[in-house]
Amino acid sequence: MAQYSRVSGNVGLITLQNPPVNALSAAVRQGIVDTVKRALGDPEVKSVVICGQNGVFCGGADIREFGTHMTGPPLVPMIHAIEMADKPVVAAIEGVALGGGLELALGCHYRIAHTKAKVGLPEVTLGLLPAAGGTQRLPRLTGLPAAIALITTGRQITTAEALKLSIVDQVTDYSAVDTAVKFAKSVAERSLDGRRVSERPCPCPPDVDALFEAAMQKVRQSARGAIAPVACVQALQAAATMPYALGMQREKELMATLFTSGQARALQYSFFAQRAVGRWSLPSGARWDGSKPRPIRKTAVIGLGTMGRGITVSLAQAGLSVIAVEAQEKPLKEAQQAISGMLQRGAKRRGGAPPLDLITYSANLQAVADVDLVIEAVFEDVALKKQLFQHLSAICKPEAFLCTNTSALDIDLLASQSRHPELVVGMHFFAPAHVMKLLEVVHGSRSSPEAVATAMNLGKQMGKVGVAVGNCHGFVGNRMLKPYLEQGLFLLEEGATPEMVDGALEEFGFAMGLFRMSDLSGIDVGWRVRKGEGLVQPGASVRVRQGRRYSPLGDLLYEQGRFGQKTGRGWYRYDNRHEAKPDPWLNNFLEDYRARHGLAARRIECQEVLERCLYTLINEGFRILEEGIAAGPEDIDVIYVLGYGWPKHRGGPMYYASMVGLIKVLERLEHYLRAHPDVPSLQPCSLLRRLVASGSPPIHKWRKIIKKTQSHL
Ligand SMILES: CC/C=C/CC(=O)SCCNC(=O)CCNC(=O)[C@H](O)C(C)(C)COP(=O)(O)OP(=O)(O)OC[C@H]1O[C@@H](n2cnc3c(N)ncnc32)[C@H](O)[C@@H]1OP(=O)(O)O
Repeated sequence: MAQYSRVSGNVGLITLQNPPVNALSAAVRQGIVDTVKRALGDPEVKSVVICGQNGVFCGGADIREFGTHMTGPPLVPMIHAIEMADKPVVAAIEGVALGGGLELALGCHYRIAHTKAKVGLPEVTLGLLPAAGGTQRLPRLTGLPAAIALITTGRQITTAEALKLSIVDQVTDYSAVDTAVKFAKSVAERSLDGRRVSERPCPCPPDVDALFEAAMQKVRQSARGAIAPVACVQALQAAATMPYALGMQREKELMATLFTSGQARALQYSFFAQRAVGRWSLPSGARWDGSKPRPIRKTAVIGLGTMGRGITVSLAQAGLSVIAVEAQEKPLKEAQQAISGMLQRGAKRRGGAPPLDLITYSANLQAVADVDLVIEAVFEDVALKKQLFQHLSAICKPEAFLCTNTSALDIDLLASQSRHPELVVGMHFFAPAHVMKLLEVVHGSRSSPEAVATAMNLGKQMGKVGVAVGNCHGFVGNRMLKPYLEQGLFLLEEGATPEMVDGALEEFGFAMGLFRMSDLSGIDVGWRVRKGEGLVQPGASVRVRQGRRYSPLGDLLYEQGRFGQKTGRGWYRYDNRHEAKPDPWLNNFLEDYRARHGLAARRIECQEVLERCLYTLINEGFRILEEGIAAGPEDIDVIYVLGYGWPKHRGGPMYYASMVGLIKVLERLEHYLRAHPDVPSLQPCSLLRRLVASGSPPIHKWRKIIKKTQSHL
């Protein structure tokens, strides 16, 4: 809806009304068309202001309408009519003006924004492009380089930046609506010449071809296989080379392809999934809406290695005070320097002062005595962590939450070391912890709903997307990674090379294939995990461990001192620290290994790499759902997209499975199981079978069947 009133004598005020973000639903679009007509037809009205209710201008098109039969007036002619009006129309931007919301504002003759508002064209993140004239009007205001950067990334910017880029005309600390009304009165009689953005020329730099070539190369590299960023560049190219009307035509054609694409559907699924995970529930029945988080003011981080440093930075950037503890003086000093540098660089990027004063450094664990919440990030060693929990339980005030950043260890075991196991939860961050958005909040069997709610809320304050998961080895993300990595090793045994496996995964859209990832995170790290599981037998290369097929290839590399990037050698060679090059040594090593074990190398197709690596990962996802470790497929998908480099435009592993077809996933798992009966991760999970038997329902209906499956267990 849009409400109309006449204010200040002769200003028509149109207020968009569609909580929470005044999205441009059919009713809102109709409301705008009707109220604009009314304002323009009213002889008493000399100028018009468009604003949104509750301090939000507009969050763009109503994403919930996509994929439905869309009715109501379309945006393009609506915005065109505003631009062609013969009375000045002013957009009063508060909160956000995003997507169609900013496009609406760009159709107005003036834009006045509040200092705290954000603007942007984030359509690309939904698999779309700004097709209500955004790709044609924005470059006419900002120039091409800035428009390319904004539209291909979807980045939201402050109004200070928007002012510099001429996207808005004025920024105010006061009410943007009041300021806009005053301004509208002052320009009521002014000519609109030069105020209609579509009538302006698109400023073109002399090297425009080179500019677009570079832009195209950049989007192809950064968004592997994603079609929307490419279409954004093409639409901007049209703005640079065609008159406005033809550019609009091109924008429309490109949008038509994107709008119905599988990638757009996957990205929109992901948008809602990232919000749905906030509505968590526990197997006990406790839920987000019945569990109150406790306010956290003082925090502590124990252990200032890479993870601890990132967590400290993230907490301080969220405005929380942190006691940062590292037992030894020298590493403490080093950490202090590193953290200060990270905060200073962050402040440079975000603006404002670095929150250095919020952190107190200490080598003494006693310093955490009065904090509200502790996050321990010490070395991943169960004995060390157990001891630390005993100390913390004795030192901290009884109501303090004790959180562990373990990536796999048993939360219940750690909780049992504390006098208050109900206040213990896992907060599993991802490296680099001040950058990565994902947070697994792990509830043990005794964690209270209040502890989960508090950790989820703290994650939100830190700008993370928290996903509540149950306690099992590796939780959700790392547990699913295990069969995926295992298949990679088996494929090497059978004839593949690291570059071939990684090539297939990167072509699929992963930023990094599994061997490059293993080199980056460290072959020694995986070795230590396997050692903890009792799988490593130094010197031995027996291919069966704990009664199942096992590949010792990673262990053998570890024994050679090939730890990955950090040692310059791993699955690849690194002559300069980051560039992975195929290593002839490794190929010889693999040939010797196969010969020693009587394994005949065969030609392996990319399809097999994808099916074996991805379907076993997905199969583990079904087990996780069946066991209630994750409450729904969205939780798993969000974890994989935000934490494990799963290509965003493929929605996440469970969504991908639903698109490929559950029956196909099941059949291929059965096919590979016949060939490798000694690999239990190929054994299709009973939930997968049950879903197939129920006719492979769409993903949003899985929860019902999961519940039924759980009640049979
Ligand atoms: C015809 C095709 C035209 C396309 C042009 C477009 O305009 S495409 C849409 C472009 N707009 C966006 O991409 C903006 C998406 N929204 C956001 O980035 C954020 O929601 C926000 C507006 C910055 C607000 O963030 P905040 O953290 O304050 O809240 P939430 O993200 O949790 O959102 C609150 C609820 O609002 C729902 N919602 C947000 N935007 C839209 C939208 N454009 N359409 C429909 N619904 C939207 C969001 O889903 C939340 O509701 P839940 O019930 O929790 O899911």
